[in-house]
Amino acid sequence: MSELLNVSNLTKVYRIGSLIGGIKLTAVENASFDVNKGEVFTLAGESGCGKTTVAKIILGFEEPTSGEIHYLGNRIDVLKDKERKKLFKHIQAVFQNPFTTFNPLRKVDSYFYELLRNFGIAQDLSEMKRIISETLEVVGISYNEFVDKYPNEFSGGQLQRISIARSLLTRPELLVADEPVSMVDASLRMSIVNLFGELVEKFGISILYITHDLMTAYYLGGKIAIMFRGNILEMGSTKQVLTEPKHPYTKLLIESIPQPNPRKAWNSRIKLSDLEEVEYKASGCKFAGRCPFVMDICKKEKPPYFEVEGTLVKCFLYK
Ligand SMILES: Nc1ncnc2c1ncn2[C@@H]1O[C@H](COP(=O)(O)OP(=O)(O)OP(=O)(O)O)[C@@H](O)[C@H]1O
Repeated sequence: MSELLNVSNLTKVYRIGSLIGGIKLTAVENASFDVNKGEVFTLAGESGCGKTTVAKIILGFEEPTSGEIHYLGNRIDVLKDKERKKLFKHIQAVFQNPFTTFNPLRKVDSYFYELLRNFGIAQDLSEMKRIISETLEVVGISYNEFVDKYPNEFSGGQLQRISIARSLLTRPELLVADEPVSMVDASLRMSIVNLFGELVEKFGISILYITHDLMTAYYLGGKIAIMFRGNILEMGSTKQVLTEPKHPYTKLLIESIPQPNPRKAWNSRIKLSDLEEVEYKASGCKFAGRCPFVMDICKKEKPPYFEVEGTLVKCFLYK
């Protein structure tokens, strides 16, 4: 499989609190991974591990502190606004809450026509309508049930399908989907996950799937990276990592699947718990304070990656 997106040594440091008494928080620390064409790559981990920060940097909403991102071999983390906009033809985002994706006072179809116009994708209105109908068909919505309606006239599940259709209008090669099913009714969740699976299989789209939910990650397959306090602790085939976890943190995560906080917005105010602060500041392994297998070296040195049965594991147990 050929490489589409390459993330290399990505680091993002935030300063939290006042300039004098505040602390520096490394939300993402030297994260490196590739997303191949026609592949699902999942970034998983509990709330606050850094997944969304990675997505924001890839989408150009945040600047990295260091590291590089390449798309089809071209560096994209340094793009200026104009070039960044062109890139959105190829990389599109699907967000957690479709009701905040669309303005409640604006008809949903206007977003579709606007996007097609902005990218000069269709010549006239009838061609736009044809493209919109075909794209809606992919997500299982008919043009007639969609046209001329405001967001609140749809259910959450329908509106998330519509927001996925919108992201497909430009025929992108990569979708960055940040917790796309966590606000959808549990009964409809799998149908949306299935839809992502179909996009990969039928259209060869790649998906960077960001989730706390290991069940849906398992279902989508592909590759997975498990994050904790900004670090990727384990990375490999999703099936293998989730059925034969190597890192003590992955094992713990599988046993105790955490819940996300649906009220947390992308720009909500940040306050760290004491435990989080200690873990972020740890100079060795960030998980050492909670690891049942902790050794002296874990508290002093950052573990490198060891390759174990094709999986990369950042843990001294595999030295
Ligand atoms: N703008 C910001 N300023 C300061 N700290 C931030 C900022 N954005 C995120 N953080 C911190 O960076 C860390 C990683 O946050 P991030 O949102 O990437 O995690 P996440 O894994 O996506 O969590 P969630 O699933 O809850 O969205 C958290 O400790 C968070 O508090």
